[in-house]
Amino acid sequence: MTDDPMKLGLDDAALAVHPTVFAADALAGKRVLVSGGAGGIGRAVAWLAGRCGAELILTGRDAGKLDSAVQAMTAAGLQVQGHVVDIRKPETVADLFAGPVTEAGGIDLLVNSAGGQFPQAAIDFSAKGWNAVIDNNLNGTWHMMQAAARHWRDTSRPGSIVNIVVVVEHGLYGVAHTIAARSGVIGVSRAVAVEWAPLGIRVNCIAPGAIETPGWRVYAPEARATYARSNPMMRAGTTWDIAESVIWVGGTSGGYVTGETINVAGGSQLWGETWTTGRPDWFQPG
Ligand SMILES: CCCCCCCCC/C=C/C(=O)SCCNC(=O)CCNC(=O)[C@H](O)C(C)(C)COP(=O)(O)OP(=O)(O)OC[C@H]1O[C@@H](n2cnc3c(N)ncnc32)[C@H](O)[C@@H]1OP(=O)(O)O
Ligand SMILES: NC(=O)C1=CN([C@@H]2O[C@H](COP(=O)(O)OP(=O)(O)OC[C@H]3O[C@@H](n4cnc5c(N)ncnc54)[C@H](OP(=O)(O)O)[C@@H]3O)[C@@H](O)[C@H]2O)C=CC1
Repeated sequence: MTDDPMKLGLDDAALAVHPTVFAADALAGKRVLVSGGAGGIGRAVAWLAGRCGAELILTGRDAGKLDSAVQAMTAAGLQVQGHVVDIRKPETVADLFAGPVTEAGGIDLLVNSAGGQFPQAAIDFSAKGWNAVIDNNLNGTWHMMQAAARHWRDTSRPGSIVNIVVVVEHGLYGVAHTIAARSGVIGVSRAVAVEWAPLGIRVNCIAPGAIETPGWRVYAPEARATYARSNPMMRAGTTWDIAESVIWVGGTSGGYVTGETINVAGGSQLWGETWTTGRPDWFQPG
C-alpha cells in the first residue's frame, strides 16, 4: 500500500482485465445503477457488471471522478453514463430516477456503495459529525432504496438491491457512528426484504472487511498499516473480492437469497480488531 491516492487499490487498468468467474454475458440486457460508482468498491462493481454485459449508470458527488470512470469504461467498450447525485438529498435522488434512470429504460440492480465516515472516539463525536454520518449512510442509502423500489413497483418489473455496509458485530472500532448507521441499513434491509418480496424485489447487504481503496485516505497511515492483519487471513481484501460477491448475490445467481448480510471480510467478523483511531493503551497486550 502507498500514500499516493491514485495507487490505493486496483486501478482501471487492473479492473479492465482482472480474471473473473462470471461469463461475459452474465448480465446481458441488464442495467445496473451504482452509487459511489467512481469510488474504490463501486468502481470495481461497475467494471465487473459492465464486463458481464450490463449497461451502467454511475453516481457520485465529484463530477471529475465520475468523468474519469466513465471515460475509462467507455474506452474499454462498456456502455456507461455518470450523474452527480448526493444521496443525502432525496429530491436529487428522485430526479435521478425520474430522469436518467427512466430515460435509459429502467434498472434491474441497484448497488449502494456511496458512503463513508471519519475515525473518532465516540465520546468526542459532535452532534453535527454524528448527524453527517447517519445522514450519509443510513438516510442516504434509504433514499436510494425507496426510490428504486418505487421505480420497480411503478414499472411492474422485478429488482435487486445490494447495500455495501460494514462488519457490525465485531472488531471495528473508532467509527461507532457508522456502526449505528450500517446496523440501521441491515435492519431496514431485512424488513423490506419481506415487505417488497411481493414486488419481486430482493434486498441484501455485503459487509466488506479491510479493502484497500482511495477511501482509506481518511485514516492515519499508522492505523491503515494495521488493517491487513486485522483478520485471520492476515491480508487486506481487494475491490474485486467485493465486486464478485455483489454480482453473485445481486444477479440471478443469488435469485433465492434475500434479507441476508454476507461478510466478505477474511473472517474478521470472528477474529481480529480494527482500531481506526489506533488501539488505546487499555487494549494493548501485556
Ligand atoms: C471487523 C471489520 C474489519 C474491517 C476493517 C475495515 C477498515 C476500514 C473500515 C472502513 C473503511 C471505509 O469505509 S473506506 C472509506 C470510505 N470513504 C470515506 O469514508 C470518505 C468519505 N467520508 C466522508 O465523506 C465524511 O467523512 C462524511 C462525514 C461521511 C461526510 O460528511 P460531510 O460531507 O458532511 O463532511 P464535513 O462537512 O467534512 O463534516 C461534517 C461534520 O462531520 C464532522 N467531521 C468530519 N470529519 C471529521 C474528522 N476527521 N474528525 C472529526 N470530525 C469530523 C465534523 O463535525 C464536521 O463538521 P465541522 O466540524 O463543521 O467541519
Ligand atoms: N474500503 C474498505 O475497507 C471498506 C469500505 N466500506 C464501505 O464501502 C463503501 C465504499 O467505500 P470505498 O469504495 O472503500 O470508499 P470510496 O471513498 O473510494 O468510495 C465511496 C464513494 O461514495 C461516494 N459518496 C459518499 N458520500 C456520498 C453522498 N452523500 N452522495 C453521493 N456519493 C457519495 C463518494 O463519491 P464522491 O467522491 O464523488 O463524493 C465515493 O466515491 C462505503 O460505504 C464504505 O464505508 C466498508 C467496509 C470496509
